[in-house]
Amino acid sequence: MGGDLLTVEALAAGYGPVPVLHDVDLRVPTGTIAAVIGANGAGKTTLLRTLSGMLRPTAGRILLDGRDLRGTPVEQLVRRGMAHVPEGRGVIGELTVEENLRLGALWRRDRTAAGHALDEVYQLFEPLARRRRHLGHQLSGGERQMLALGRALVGRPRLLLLDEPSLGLAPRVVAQTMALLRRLRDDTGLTVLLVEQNVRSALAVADQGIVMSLGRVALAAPAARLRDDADLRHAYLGF
Ligand SMILES: Nc1ncnc2c1ncn2[C@@H]1O[C@H](COP(=O)(O)OP(=O)(O)OP(=O)(O)O)[C@@H](O)[C@H]1O
Repeated sequence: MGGDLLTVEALAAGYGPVPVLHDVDLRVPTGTIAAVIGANGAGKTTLLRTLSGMLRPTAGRILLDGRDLRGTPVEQLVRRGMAHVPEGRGVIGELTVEENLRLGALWRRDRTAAGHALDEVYQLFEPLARRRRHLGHQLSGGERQMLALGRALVGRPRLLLLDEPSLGLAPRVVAQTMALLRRLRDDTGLTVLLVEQNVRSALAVADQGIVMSLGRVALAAPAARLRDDADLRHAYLGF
């Protein structure tokens, strides 16, 4: 514990010649949840893609545990503890629940530990345990969300990058997902960067709120301040 697991300094990135992120600075302390919020097109998804190595920064630095990630291959990022659950979730419909989960542990050399991690995920997500032989496309939206999250967790990440986990889910399932994140933070010291449209749910679970606007960080503040200060909320979040 202690210190920042993730540090981002003056980060810039975009798609080909189109710049999207400008001069992004942020810090996420170990064992905390940071909610990244902001309007459509603010650059939240692009930020996660850049952090997980899918997009190459055009400027700036990303540090994990104080170590610069520049030039680190994506599979090495996973070994160093980073897991990205993208928007749309990427569950493979033609594979079973169990096969999807095993994909998340493929890179682990220690097969026994990988098996334990799989058991843990089944304990965490009871419906997946009951449907382990079902195909991905047979699952409900909530179950697919669990599977995507479960697949990231079998790799025992230290930093979880989560893009819109509540998209298309019933409020009850959203609440369960947020409660799970809180539990993983408290029990295992997991650090989470959570991109959410559902600002209230995100701020309810987060320690820090990072408001993005037009590819920049407009405000980074304790989530409690964003929750409780009506003026701040009005100025930055419009409600
Ligand atoms: N694959 C892409 N190619 C080119 N431009 C893109 C691509 N993906 C996103 N963009 C552009 O980058 C900008 C930021 O998009 P991004 O998806 O990161 O925003 P966001 O804050 O996640 O919004 P949303 O909540 O709508 O997903 C937008 O102007 C978008 O049009």
